Amino acid sequence: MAAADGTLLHFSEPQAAAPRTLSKPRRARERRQAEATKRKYQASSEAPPAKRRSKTSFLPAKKTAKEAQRTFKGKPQKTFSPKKSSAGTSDRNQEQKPCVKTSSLFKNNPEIPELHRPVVKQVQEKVFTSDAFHELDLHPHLISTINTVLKMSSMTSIQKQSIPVLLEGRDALVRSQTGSGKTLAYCIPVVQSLQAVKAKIQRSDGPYALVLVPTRELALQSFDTVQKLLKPFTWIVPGVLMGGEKRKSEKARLRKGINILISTPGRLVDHIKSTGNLHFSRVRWLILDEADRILDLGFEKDITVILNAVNAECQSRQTVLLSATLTEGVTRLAGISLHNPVSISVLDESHDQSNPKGKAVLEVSPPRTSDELDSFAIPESLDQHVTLVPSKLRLVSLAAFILQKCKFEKDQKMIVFFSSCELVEFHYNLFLQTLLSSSGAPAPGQLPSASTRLKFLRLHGNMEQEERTAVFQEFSHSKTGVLLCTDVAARGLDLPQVKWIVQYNAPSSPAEYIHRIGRTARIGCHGSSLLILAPSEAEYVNSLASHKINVSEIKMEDILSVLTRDDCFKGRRWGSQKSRAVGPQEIRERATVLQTVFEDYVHSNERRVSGAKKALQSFIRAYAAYPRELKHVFHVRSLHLGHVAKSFGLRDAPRNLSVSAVTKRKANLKRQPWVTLTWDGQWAGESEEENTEIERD
Ligand SMILES: Nc1ncnc2c1ncn2[C@@H]1O[C@H](COP(=O)(O)OP(=O)(O)OP(=O)(O)O)[C@@H](O)[C@H]1O
Repeated sequence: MAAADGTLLHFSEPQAAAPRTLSKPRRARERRQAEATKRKYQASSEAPPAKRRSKTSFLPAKKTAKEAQRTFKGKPQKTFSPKKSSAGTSDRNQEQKPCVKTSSLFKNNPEIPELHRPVVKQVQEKVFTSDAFHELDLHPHLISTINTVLKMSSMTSIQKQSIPVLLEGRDALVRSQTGSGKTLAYCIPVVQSLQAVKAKIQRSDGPYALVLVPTRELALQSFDTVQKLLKPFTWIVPGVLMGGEKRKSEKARLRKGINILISTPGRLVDHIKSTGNLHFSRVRWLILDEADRILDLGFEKDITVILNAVNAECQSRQTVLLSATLTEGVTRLAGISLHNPVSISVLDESHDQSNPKGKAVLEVSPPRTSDELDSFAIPESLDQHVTLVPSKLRLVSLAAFILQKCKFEKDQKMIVFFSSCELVEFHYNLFLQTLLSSSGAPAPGQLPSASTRLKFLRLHGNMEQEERTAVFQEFSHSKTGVLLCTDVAARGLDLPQVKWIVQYNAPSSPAEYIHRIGRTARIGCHGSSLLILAPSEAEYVNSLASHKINVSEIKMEDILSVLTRDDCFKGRRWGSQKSRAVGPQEIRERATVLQTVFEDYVHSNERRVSGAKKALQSFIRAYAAYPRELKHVFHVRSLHLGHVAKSFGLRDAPRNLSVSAVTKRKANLKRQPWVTLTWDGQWAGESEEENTEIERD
């Protein structure tokens, strides 16, 4: 189909339905749903086609499409029918085929609403105190290890409050902002108390302390800290158990004895069930780091097994729960028993008028108001941003933002969060093949002169453990790089010098938002975050504000404008007119060139097309799984599949895309399909159930 301006529109607006055989009631239901959807589109901001009423809006330009016929090299391209594009040909043949024109990125987009975000006062905490570790009653060797090995002298606020209380033997709920030093707040008391045990601890005694963390990388990180603190106390043996490692060697280490045992819940359950020699009779400490995550539905079964096993052998122990987003509700949910627990948190004077010096607050429960419990502290040095981007422009906007920060600015380290492993894989391969430079001739769809400064890494739960660990170490030690990841990297990881956090898919709860952005601006450093939302999702900003989270807007045009600094995206017309002023028209054209690069890559062979479809499917599945309280913002029926497909480099909306998301029902924990959707120009399918949650990693 040809547009008025000559662009070939392979990618479709709602199309004629493919023939289907349906039962009468199903047909009637679909008709009702189709009508409802139509009404919704008419009312929603995804309604086609409306221009943005912004001063700097990109005006529709007739010549844009012609420019889009060129590759990034500026050479004219022939076109071919997409029907011939892939079936039955080898990768090499496909890669030699000419490219198809890109349909207009800037037409038929929903209007971008003005963002009237309420300005709220964020909860803030004071990170550091002027008090030194040697003021605490700790073993002198422990103090000198903290000073010389960890190179720390003064305590953070949460450490100052927690360490003495934990040394008194109290159960505790410890809550303070991300990157404020909670790991040492529990590690120091554990080491201090165990080194003082009178009949010296023997390795063969087995665990005295059990530390549970939600991910393998966090297990490694916590193990590393404990190991450093134990340097002077060589008779106490730390150990880590985590999925992906060889069970046999873990069993052998358990047999020899581990005194401070750090583990992910799943792996510990494995060993409880299969390793005969794992005993908990000497356990004195049970620590749940990222406790709200560990006690939520995803880990519930495992935690029950662990608690039963520990309770069966040891009657009294000290339990400590820690998280930046800890609420007392989690303890009720999980049925974990705490004995007269103390709540430890750090609040700034702006939040608590009765506490003018911003001192930490110690409370014996019941603690704060529900409003306060719903609002989590955010590091003061963290600048949070949001940008509203129509679906079709999401991919080029993300790429432009990465280029802006990591190619044109020095020493930038960035983490980009996606909602599924498939999405990470897809974007990782795409960016690696298109945005990175290569020596020699560029591959089809590859930019010839992209900077070597760019480095992409990826981390998600479907990777082999060896590679996961290698990536974690590499990104940890690197000064630059872009880490594409799932929420597997959202909690607890302390990755130094990360400057930017990008959330390409919005998180499913304010707590996850806090943890994701908390990978930057740690321990007083400066950092920034960007949340990318579709126009129909603008309401999410209010949802964040209701949790006292403040974001400021960056305009999409400002993100895309970086492309004018990059000659890789030059159209032919602009190439010969160097002195020409940069305007919205040039930005549009360059964005179109970049989108063409992506589409050429995706359509260069059948395998890549199917990878893109798989990623799209996974995106929709994750979208369908937002919790009930966010359904008014993220509803799968407000997605325009054709537009979303474009952000996967697909020229056409896949027909009859069927998405089955899974849910765990609270009552019986059985996973059941809850929504099956098909797209025939409009969404049709089963209606959803409540309380849905998807396995994200
Ligand atoms: N007293 C201190 N002085 C200087 N640096 C510290 C101190 N305590 C901890 N740190 C450093 O601060 C960083 C963040 O600490 P940590 O990872 O324990 O934070 P956290 O509160 O657990 O964060 P999250 O909530 O994200 O898990 C680490 O690099 C740690 O080494």
